[in-house]
Amino acid sequence: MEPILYFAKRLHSFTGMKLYVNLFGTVMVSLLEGIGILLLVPMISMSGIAGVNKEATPLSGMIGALQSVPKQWILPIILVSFVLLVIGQGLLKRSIGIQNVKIHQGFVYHLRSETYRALLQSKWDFFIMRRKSDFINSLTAEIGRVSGGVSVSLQLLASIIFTLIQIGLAFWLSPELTLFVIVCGFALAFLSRKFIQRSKSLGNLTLELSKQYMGGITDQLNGIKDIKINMLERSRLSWLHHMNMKMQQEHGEYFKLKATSQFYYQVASALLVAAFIFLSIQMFEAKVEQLLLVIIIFSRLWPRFTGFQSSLENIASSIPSFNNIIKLQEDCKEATEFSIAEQQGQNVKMITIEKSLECRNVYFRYNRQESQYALQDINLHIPSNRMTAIVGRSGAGKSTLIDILMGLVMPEQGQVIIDGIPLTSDRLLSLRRSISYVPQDPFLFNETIRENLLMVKPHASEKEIWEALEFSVSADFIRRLPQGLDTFIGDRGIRLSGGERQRLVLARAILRNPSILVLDEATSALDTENESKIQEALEQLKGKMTIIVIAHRLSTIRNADQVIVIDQGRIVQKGIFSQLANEKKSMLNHLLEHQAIVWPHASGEE
Ligand SMILES: Nc1ncnc2c1ncn2[C@@H]1O[C@H](COP(=O)(O)OP(=O)(O)OP(=O)(O)O)[C@@H](O)[C@H]1O
Repeated sequence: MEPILYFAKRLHSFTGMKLYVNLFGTVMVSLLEGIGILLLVPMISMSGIAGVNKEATPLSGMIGALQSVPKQWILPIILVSFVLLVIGQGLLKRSIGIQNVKIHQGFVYHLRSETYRALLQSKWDFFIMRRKSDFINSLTAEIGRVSGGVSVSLQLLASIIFTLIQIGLAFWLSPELTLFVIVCGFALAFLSRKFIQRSKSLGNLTLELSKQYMGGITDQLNGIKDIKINMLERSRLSWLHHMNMKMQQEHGEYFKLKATSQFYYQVASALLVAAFIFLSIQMFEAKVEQLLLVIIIFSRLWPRFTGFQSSLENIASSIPSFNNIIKLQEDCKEATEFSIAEQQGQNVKMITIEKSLECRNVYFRYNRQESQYALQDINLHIPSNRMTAIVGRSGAGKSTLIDILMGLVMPEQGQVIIDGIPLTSDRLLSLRRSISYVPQDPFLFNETIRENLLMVKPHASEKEIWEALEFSVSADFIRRLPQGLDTFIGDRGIRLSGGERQRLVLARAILRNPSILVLDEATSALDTENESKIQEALEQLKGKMTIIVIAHRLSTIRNADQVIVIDQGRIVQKGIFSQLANEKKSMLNHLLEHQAIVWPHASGEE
């Protein structure tokens, strides 16, 4: 029951008074319904179905009072009161229903945005260790299940209040009969515990299957091109059939469980009603009108008892989803980097590097349980307003090094130092604000070109936008588009070529006017003409910003002020390009040979 209490608390803190007003309304509805039932006594008396004893029910006094009213008016008075009661009750029920939906929806939106906020505030390494599809699943399917659970919980709460009031009424009419029914009700609830436990374990299975399905579908849709090229359609479809079978089986199990529990309830109800009538007549010698009213009350309550059972099963099956969301929020909290409010704060100033950015004795492992380091013993000095190139074979540790320099991941040992001051979490935001980063696989949102650019600088002028586009050699191709800057570029920029996407992301990086520009293979998809134009533009930036470039195409880094060569997570060479290229049997020399670049002294001959 812990997760339900947890969410009840969250619901309480989210809705405040509204929840209590609604609960009070539910109490009123139940009371009105009770009065409606009690009105049946004078109706029965009028109809002559049963002779009503004056002391038979608490409302019997009313019958006495009605005897002073002219006889022809009694029935219309009773009927009009009955209709008015029903109308009042209906109106109240309607507004409570609307309020309940508002509370439920508001709470679910709140939960969703709280979870997404927690996720956005988490550190980068929190994401690299987990599957993206698990997050998608939590924010879609699991929140949906939680929403269902919250809705059922609210209904259950209303139902419990209604039942308690009706039981109170029944108790007033006949304590013995009521106690008898309640004892039977508890006995049934005790016997049905196993259905609720089973529902919970089926809920766990639903969560697992849902994760697997979401993970598989996301992976496959991301790799649809590979699926087509490698003709994997058939195998993917059979994966889906397999998943479908498992999900179908699990759904079948759940509904079988529900149907079985309903069946037991029905049988138990029939036995109970028979026993109830037998005992009330034989043992309790109940009066006709008491018996009739208690039967009416319980015949209306019994479906609710059945409803309790079904609601509890529903809630139990959504508990694993509740747990999943709670766990995700807690994990995110532990991995919080900084809050969004802090990020928007006025005192987050851009860092202008005056002298240098350094790494001192940096070690880093992706998995601390394994012995393999992605970076080891990194000592490095990046001078401000110069261009530093990082090169090395694939998997050498280049991207990891820039993640460390950007403060995306923290070194296991050692420090990143900016102008002599170690980088700590309180300067992380300022560092982030100072950096523009163009990754290997540039990301664009499914919006227009303009919106993609303004995302990083919402108030940029038209002039600034076009300057950034000129810099990245994108202005011409954008001018040629019929809608120009207002062209929609599709999912992840799919309507643009790889090179166009790279240039646009470069323009976005420049528009932000950073003090550090990090380019990770940022021009790899460009033709040599466009690439050399960008090289020229980057040359112009020297002296204005600190540029860090990762490049596989070594011809593009000849003009770098410093080259750092990494191999197997260690720095193996550093210095200026011409000097390193001339070092015999060096890594850079080796890389140059593999790219068939003839450097004047690459062979080591003076
Ligand atoms: N998310 C990760 N989890 C575990 N290991 C990782 C992760 N990312 C990278 N690695 C490992 O860390 C090492 C360095 O990877 P990194 O991406 O920094 O290399 P790189 O030099 O940038 O390679 P490339 O030029 O191919 O992009 C590799 O051995 C890689 O397998």
